[in-house]
This record gives sequence, structure tokens and C-alpha cells, in this order.
Amino acid sequence: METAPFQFTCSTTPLSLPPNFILPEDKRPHISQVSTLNSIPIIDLNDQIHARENGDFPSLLVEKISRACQEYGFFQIINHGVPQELYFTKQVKLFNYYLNTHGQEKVNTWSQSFSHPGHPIEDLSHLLPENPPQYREVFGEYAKEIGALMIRLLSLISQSLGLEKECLQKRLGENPSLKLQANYYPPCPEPELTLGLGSHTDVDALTILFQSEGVSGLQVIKNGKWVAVDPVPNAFVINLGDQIQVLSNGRYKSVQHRAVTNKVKRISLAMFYGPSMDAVIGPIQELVDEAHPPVYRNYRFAELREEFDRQRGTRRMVKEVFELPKK
Ligand SMILES: O=C(O)CCC(=O)C(=O)O
Ligand SMILES: [Fe+2]
Repeated sequence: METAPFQFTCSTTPLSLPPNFILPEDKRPHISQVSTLNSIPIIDLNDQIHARENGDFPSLLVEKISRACQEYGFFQIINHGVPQELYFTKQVKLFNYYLNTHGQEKVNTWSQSFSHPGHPIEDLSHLLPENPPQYREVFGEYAKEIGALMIRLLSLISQSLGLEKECLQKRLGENPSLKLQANYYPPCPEPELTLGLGSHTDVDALTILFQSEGVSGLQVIKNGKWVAVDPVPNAFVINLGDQIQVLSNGRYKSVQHRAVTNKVKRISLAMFYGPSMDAVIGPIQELVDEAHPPVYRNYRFAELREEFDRQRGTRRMVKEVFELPKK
């Protein structure tokens, strides 16, 4: 039997969790055991400018990105050049979230997500919400800025893999997707009994996440333990998606992450950059040699999306389907 969706739009927070949100013991977040030390690296994109002035090569920035990608698969960026008003305008609020369910058991997670494509903005503007009235304009500008930042990061990550600057962008194809997912985590009476978003990896190539200040919720796996990614003022969290893991032949990992809930509400805005549907994704030739045989077979991205849809609602193992047998 389907569980009835829980209405988050009610104005009061319940005193305890409705039963259809309570996770089985082994799936609970154990929040008190999560580390806040050694969280993911914070990288200053202005380092690039300094390095260029000094003529260093490879630049300090590329080195930092290389280390962060290898050790964490996650980092935060500051001085990214996206004007603060575009993601910090108080008037911009998102409504009409839908309930996201995760996992095989029909347990709801304590969140609502709202998502829509962000590119090409000219074609989709009329599909975006009419309220609040400035949403289309602000989102349009945000999508353009984030799209440009994605290209900049793809170039830095390409260089950090020893590849030419445009390598990853080219491999992701001429009609890449840029999608928004806005996540709302309402105040939760019992954060230890539920999750905001279950553990997952992002399926696309690269994610730029803005998280609201003052409340921590995002956690990433590091050395088998959950590490909290506390919000840093005016920073974006960057994480590598499954397609970068495949293109880098497993050199860089798409890392499991989740969101826990709090007694107070939290909001995050994720933008996902994904390949063209017809792009052929597979290990980049320069990263394959005798010591590093190909881990994945080539596939059209549309093929992987079909597999992703087949696995909806399960603990996803999508890229694993394209792994080659180990020799
Ligand atoms: O709310 C967060 O910080 C995590 C969001 C996330 O992982 C996602 O939307 O894929
Ligand atoms: Fe995610």
C-alpha cells in the first residue's frame, strides 16, 4: 500500500515523527558519531590569478583541485565570481515541492525537492514558476553564472588530470544538461530517526551546491566515516558525479553523501551538469594504460539514463552496470 504523502506545508512542526518517516535502526544517521573535523577542503579560485602572475606551472590551484578530487571527491570554492544576490536574495523562495522517497522500504525522507532544467534558458523560461515574480529572471541569471562556473571547473579538473583544458567539456558533448534541484528540509522533531536525503552519489558529471547558512546537514563519506560539511559563508560545495568517475577511469571518485535533518529548517540548491544524451562516455584514452586498464565500457549517456530510471527508488548502482570484468 502506498503511504500517504506527508504535508510539509502545515505551519506547525509535529512533536514526533509520523511512523512512515522512521528508518530501521541500521539505516539511521547516528548523528552524534559524525566528524566535523577534517572536513572537505576550501579552495580559493583567486589562487589561479596569483599563480598566473607568478608564472607557476602547474598552478597551485590546479594542484589543490587535484588533491581535493583524489582525496575527497568534494570541495568548497570561495571567490567564485557568482554575484551573491543571485543565490542570497531573500525574496526568492521556492514552493510546490514534491516528496522524494528513497530506498527499497517505503520510508519517506524528511525533505521536499523541486527540480527543473536550467539550460537552454531561452527555451524554458516560460515553464518556470510565475511566483515569486522575480524567479524566472533570477534563476536565468543564476543558471548562466553557474553554467560558466561549471565550464571553468571542468577546465581546472581536466588540467588536474593532466589533460588539455577543454577535454572534459568536449567529452560531455555539445548539448549538456544543467538541472536545478532545490531541497527543503523542514524542521524535524526527531533528526536521529530519519534522513533528509539518503546516501547517494550524483549521477551527472559535476554538482555545484549552495547551502543556506547557519544549519549543517550535508555529510560526505571519508575513510568510511561520515563527515559534516558545514556551510561556509559565500561558498559553493563542488562534488564530482558518476560521469567524472567513469571518464577519469576511476582516478576520481563520485563520493557517497547524504543530508540529515535538524530541529530547524534547511535549504540547499543543487545544480547538476550532465552529458549530452548522445555523448559517448567511457574512460579517457590518456588515462588508460597497462597499469590502469579500462574500468568501464563505453556507453551512450542515454543508455545510462535508462538504467538510472530502471533503478529509481532503490539504492542506486548505475555506473556499476557498465564496469568491465576485472582481469
Ligand atoms: O542538501 C544537501 O546538502 C545535499 C543535496 C544533494 O546531495 C542533492 O541534491 O543531490
Ligand atoms: Fe547529491
